[in-house]
Amino acid sequence: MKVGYLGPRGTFTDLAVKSAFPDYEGIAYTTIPECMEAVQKEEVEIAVVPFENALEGSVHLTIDFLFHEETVPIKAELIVPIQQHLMVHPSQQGNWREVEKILSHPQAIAQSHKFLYRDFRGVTIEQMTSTAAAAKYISEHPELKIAAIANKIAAEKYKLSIVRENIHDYAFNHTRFIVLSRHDEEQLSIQLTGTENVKTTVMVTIPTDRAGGLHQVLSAFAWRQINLSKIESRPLKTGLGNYFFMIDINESMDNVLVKNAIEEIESLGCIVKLIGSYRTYEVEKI
Ligand SMILES: O=C(O)C(=O)C[C@]1(C(=O)O)C=C[C@@H](O)C=C1
Repeated sequence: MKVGYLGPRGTFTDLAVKSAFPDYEGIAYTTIPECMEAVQKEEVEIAVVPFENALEGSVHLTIDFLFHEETVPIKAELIVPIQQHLMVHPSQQGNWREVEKILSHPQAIAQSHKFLYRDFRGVTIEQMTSTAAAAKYISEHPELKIAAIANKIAAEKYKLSIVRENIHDYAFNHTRFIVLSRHDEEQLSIQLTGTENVKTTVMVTIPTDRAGGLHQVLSAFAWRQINLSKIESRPLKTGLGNYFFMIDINESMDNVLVKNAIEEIESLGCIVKLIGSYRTYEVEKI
């Protein structure tokens, strides 16, 4: 099978793919929407994209694409430990403290915000399409006083020197990646041990004129004693104050109570988009 991921080689997404699907062919894309579109158009059988980070929160590009575009369902989630390092070209190793620019993916920059503020205040921070894209750029420009924030594998792959390890602001740094596919979970043969945790993700649009609408939606889960692990609002992009709600339910869609709760929410006039019902897999070390 082919797996689409945010490239180039050496991104955290690439590492997540290698842990779960070591034998499959990885196809690199430049952006998250391109990966999601590739699986929708059947260029690849699986796409793996970041969904949420423990420090920085949701990956909005992923959530918005799942809501606004036609997508294939989530079939699994991968929880991956994230360690960010500062790296330079070996020719700049002696004067890395004088770097004039630091490049990385916006999520990695945000996860290292306190470090950058403390140690590199005033230095230009430039966003790149991925952490590995930043590392690759550094490797191609030995003459520039620039650094990248990326992982250890990217440093090895692009032959860069790590000058500060573990620069993410809080020790517990994990990213949740989702596996999108038309194939069933069993057919994907994920090479990790699955946990007992099963989630269902839905996106709910409440009629605009309904007072207490969100309360009613949450009540449908509450009185059935269905646990929710996340709720987040995102703009509908139709006007200020118009939102949809993404809800993670800690239960499988096979649970009849979940089905009943969703039916009840729909009968209230809400639109429910089912994004997937899926197991959690944990990657111990990358
Ligand atoms: O740039 C990368 O290496 C990615 O795989 C993307 C991404 C993200 O978007 O969250 C993945 C994990 C880390 O949280 C940082 C960046």
